Amino acid sequence: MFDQLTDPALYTPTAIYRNAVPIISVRNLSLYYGAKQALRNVSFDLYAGEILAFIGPSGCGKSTALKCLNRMHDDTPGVRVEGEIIMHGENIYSPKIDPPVHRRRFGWVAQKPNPFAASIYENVAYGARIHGVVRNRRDMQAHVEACLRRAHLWDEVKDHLHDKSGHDLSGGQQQRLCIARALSTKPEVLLMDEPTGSIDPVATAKIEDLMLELSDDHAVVIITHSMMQARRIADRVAYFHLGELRELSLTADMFEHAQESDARAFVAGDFG
Ligand SMILES: Nc1ncnc2c1ncn2[C@@H]1O[C@H](COP(=O)(O)OP(=O)(O)OP(=O)(O)O)[C@@H](O)[C@H]1O
Repeated sequence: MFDQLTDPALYTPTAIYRNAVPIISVRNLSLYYGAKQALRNVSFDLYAGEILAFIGPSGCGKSTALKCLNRMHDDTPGVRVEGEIIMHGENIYSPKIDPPVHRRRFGWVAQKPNPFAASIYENVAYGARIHGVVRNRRDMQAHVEACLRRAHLWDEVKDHLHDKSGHDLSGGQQQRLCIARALSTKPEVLLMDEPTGSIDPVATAKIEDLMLELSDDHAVVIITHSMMQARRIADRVAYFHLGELRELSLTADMFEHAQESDARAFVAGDFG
């Protein structure tokens, strides 16, 4: 569908070895907030089973790029998007795409855990119910349990599914509940915007383990300000700078010999 990109950095050995077809292909994506251009000709592929980390200095466009994938900007006034995002052979901005159906392919995890003010059970069941993923009550119970087990939270909450609110949990537990909630609609892709940015190191380690497990059957895109975290969990790393995707490399390549000078300086900690 596309001309091959000329920049080999976007076709890393990971992809070549897997001989895989990307789940998502982003091509020449530009985004404007009114007159302000926040993304400039961004192109990359996302593959099943990988963790792709977005890194870069504050304000370089990481969140903007992440939100494009599930069309989270649709309701932001003054936003204009150019370029293409192809998922399953279809441009996600085509009129044929139903935005709510498209969004269901994604699970979203925010920096600050944001469970609903509802029971633990309802936090997980709600999305599955409104999207028709599970229809009857018995199946829902099994589904809620499976999502909580997958998020490594079941043992800690199984006796309080209905009498504790999501807000009664610790920060790390709340974030795992939000991951269970994100899983409840059976997404293909998990989008995580600094998911460990507001929790302690022990809780962070649990969530990192979880992300690695979840990448077995989801593509995961994570924004992180922690270079250590990107090194620990990412398969590939995308370096953004002033709205441009300057380099996309295998994680070891990015940290050991980034090609682009700003990327090299950033991962070395020369600026932030
Ligand atoms: N809703 C908005 N309206 C106007 N400008 C915005 C909006 N959201 C983001 N921006 C601007 O777009 C640019 C990119 O922002 P974005 O949040 O994508 O960066 P980021 O790399 O995720 O930053 P951070 O690491 O600080 O979260 C910034 O200059 C930001 O001020």
